[in-house]
Amino acid sequence: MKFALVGVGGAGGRIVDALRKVEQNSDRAFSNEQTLLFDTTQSAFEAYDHVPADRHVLIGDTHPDIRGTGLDGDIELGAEVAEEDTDEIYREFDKLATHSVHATLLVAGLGGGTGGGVGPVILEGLQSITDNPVYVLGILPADIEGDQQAYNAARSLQSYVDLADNVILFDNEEWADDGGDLDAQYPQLNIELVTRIIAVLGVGELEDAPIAETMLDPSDTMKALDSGGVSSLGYATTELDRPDSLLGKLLAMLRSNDTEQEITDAAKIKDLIQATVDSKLTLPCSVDSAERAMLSLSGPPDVCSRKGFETGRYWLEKETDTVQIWAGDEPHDASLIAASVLLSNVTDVPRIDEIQRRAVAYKREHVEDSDASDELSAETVDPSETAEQQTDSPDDAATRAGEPADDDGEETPSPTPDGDSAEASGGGDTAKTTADGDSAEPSADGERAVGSDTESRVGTEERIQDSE
Ligand SMILES: Nc1nc2c(ncn2[C@@H]2O[C@H](COP(=O)(O)OP(=O)(O)OP(=O)(O)O)[C@@H](O)[C@H]2O)c(=O)[nH]1
Repeated sequence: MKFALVGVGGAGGRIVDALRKVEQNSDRAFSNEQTLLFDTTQSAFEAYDHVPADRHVLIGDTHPDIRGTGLDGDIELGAEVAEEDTDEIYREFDKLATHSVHATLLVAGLGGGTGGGVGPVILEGLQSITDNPVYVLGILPADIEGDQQAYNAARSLQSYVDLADNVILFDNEEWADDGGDLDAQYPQLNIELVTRIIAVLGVGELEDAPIAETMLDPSDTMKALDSGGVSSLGYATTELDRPDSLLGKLLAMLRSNDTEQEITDAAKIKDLIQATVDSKLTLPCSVDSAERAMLSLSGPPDVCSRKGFETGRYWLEKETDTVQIWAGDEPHDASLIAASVLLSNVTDVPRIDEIQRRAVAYKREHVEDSDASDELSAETVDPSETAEQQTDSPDDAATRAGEPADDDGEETPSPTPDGDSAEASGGGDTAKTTADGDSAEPSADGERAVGSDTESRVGTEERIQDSE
């Protein structure tokens, strides 16, 4: 599947740059060179070697409180400057040939002022310019970063889930070493993340790959992601002990017809598939809370045992407790076999609960006692709402992230790209979810309606209020 990549803030820029670096050095065309990086910090762009300068967009540079120096975690200010610079943001979207890709992936650190505040406004804009899905890759802050980052993450996650077609999460707390300097660990964390993203979302994009026995195509990935909500990725590899010489390879191929060898290969593949879920996921979660899953196996065809693949797939079906699994193989000549899993719309995620608890504590201590308490109290849903109240007409405000209340106090559904509250997407057989997580209609292939509990999963602000 091919993606336009849109990075927002420092994390977004670094991760998109890392994705492009891997893409440029591999035979997987993942982005079709469709990239844009938005930031409020001028100096951030200097670090990017793999996204050309004409795709670097500085916003908020005329704002007296920013002037290219970043937001220092202020998501309200982030939403405000993004709203002020909306025209420029839309002009920059013209550089993205969204028709040449299947979907857009917006990448951002949810704890940052730019990633958490500017990001949802950009996401809403992207949804309005393309009929293809727009997914988010969001980074959750580590605990040592502090309560403000948790608060930002809880608030922006709500907006992202409401507006995106799916939000894939990566948890810095799970992946960073305790006690180490977090900034110094980013390059390594980003390699881990990018490897998983390319393995899962880039499936089917290998150039000159042999024909797969069961091919996954972009519509399969879209169906798996079409549940909405938040998702997690798993990945595992096993090195192949293979001879390099042609004769050695021939002998290995002959051996693969041997019954004993077949049993060993099958067991190896099944174990590998199990390891994708049993090892560290990008977002720790209960696997059986996933609504949908996608499995892919990639490696030399002579060692990717069909029997092992089918047994592994069956195991995953039982483990996730869902029959909505798309699975396929990707044969290619490599020195390892890799298995990857997408767990879509996971609902049991202790880490999100933890971040929400910290957000409640932070709000009590800092937000409600601050000068901005009137603005930020009961009606506050997300950062962009603050800016709407200052700059928008009521009609515009009704379409902003976080869903401001109607006159009657009820929430309105999230708009789909054409402004309707819900419709079947351009892919033909996927169903858009509304802001409250209900599916507009079942997908055309007869699968059940999706996303019914999205709001209860990440209804952050509501939860913040309930907890109080
Ligand atoms: N995994 C990973 N996480 C990062 C990286 N950079 C930042 N983060 C995370 O993202 C959060 C936001 O950091 P930035 O993206 O630098 O912040 P920003 O969105 O630019 O916002 P401001 O600095 O407030 O303008 C941090 O709190 C970290 O949790 C990165 O390169 N990799």
